[in-house]
Amino acid sequence: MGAIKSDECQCAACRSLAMATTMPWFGMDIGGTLCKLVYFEPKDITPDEAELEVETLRNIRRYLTKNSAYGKDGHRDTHLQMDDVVVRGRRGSFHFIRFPTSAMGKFLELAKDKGMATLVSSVCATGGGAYKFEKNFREVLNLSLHKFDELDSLLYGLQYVEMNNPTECYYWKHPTREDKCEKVNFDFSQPYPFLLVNIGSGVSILAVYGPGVYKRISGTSLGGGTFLGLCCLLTGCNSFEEAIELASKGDNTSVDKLVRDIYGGDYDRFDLPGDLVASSFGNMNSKDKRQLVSREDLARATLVTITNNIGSITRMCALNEKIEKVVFVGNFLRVNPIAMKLLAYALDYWSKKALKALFLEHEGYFGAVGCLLQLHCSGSS
Ligand SMILES: Nc1ncnc2c1ncn2[C@@H]1O[C@H](COP(=O)(O)OP(=O)(O)OP(=O)(O)O)[C@@H](O)[C@H]1O
Ligand SMILES: CC(C)(CO)[C@@H](O)C(=O)NCCC(=O)O
Repeated sequence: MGAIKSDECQCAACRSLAMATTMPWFGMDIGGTLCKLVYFEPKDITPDEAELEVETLRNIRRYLTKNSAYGKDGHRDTHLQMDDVVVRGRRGSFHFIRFPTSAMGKFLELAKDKGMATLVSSVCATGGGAYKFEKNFREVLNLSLHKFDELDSLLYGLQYVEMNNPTECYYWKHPTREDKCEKVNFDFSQPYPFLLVNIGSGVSILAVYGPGVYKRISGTSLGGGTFLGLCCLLTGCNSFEEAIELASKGDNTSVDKLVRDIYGGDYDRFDLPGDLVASSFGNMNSKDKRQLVSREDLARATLVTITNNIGSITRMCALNEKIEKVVFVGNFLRVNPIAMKLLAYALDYWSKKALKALFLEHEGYFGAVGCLLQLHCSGSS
């Protein structure tokens, strides 16, 4: 992808400008469900800098990079770590950390204990929480927030990560064949135009025409938050991981009403096969059928319902915009190959192979990366 150079200038002027931008460098994307934190760890610290580095900064660096869990709620996705990246002339690593947005209070207290407030006076933030929690950052940490738009940041981060990681973009080959299905690397160097479908708590659909040139063409409130919320209600599960685990062992076909439940077979005239879902959850009006379904089946049916609905809206958007490449991102896709394969299959099937479903390894972190990269840009408020 164009626009963002992976090897930014390392000249003395750029380096000193970078050093003047007080470390630590963070980008935060505070969403409706999850808060994503990207931390840039400089790996090119000179002996002079090391001597000048304040102890609090060194301690924060060690705390973040030596642990992969922070308290009960914080996790570092170590498998996503990006090494040897260059930001504002400094070489280092990106670390990817997430915690539930509901734990923001605890996060602020932890950051206070670690002495964050003594190091910097502002932090880059995006997502709705950058607005919602601005007052809390000021009151607890005495920090102001450099706020950036979440969709600008998403695209900016996506461009940068894609350019710096040759294996970022992939698609699913043979998504319905358990024995043959595989992830295949996709060359995304000529990306435009593409549709970007961000599946977070809710879903935003963007049509992207060039670097930073895009419009938000659609959205739906039936997103990852809906899947998790309904799953908790229907199965009594308590986490996303548990919901996915249940869904992976379930079968939606007794919960949903299929075309064959209505026609006794295929609806040939309009090419609707008997095993197609005609009505999601359509069998659950029957008391007898309700007694036959398991928690696993209900979780699977919820996942299939939400995913197929997103696939269907996406297909209509792609058709309207005459765009063939569709990139799916957002944490709904985390540890969720079932949804990815369903989306891949649905786009393939309903578009008669005209559309291509693409996925990215750093699925939910682009907003936070984009936000970190925009530090000292004029776009903040
Ligand atoms: N550990 C987790 N805890 C909660 N939800 C998770 C987890 N892992 C994945 N998810 C899924 O990811 C979704 C949140 O995705 P994401 O972080 O991209 O969105 P968000 O920024 O919180 O939401 P929005 O952009 O709509 O404000 C959840 O609704 C859920 O479906
Ligand atoms: C409100 C946002 C943009 C917050 O990230 C997201 O949750 C979303 O796009 N929701 C769907 C809203 C709609 O119905 O278009």
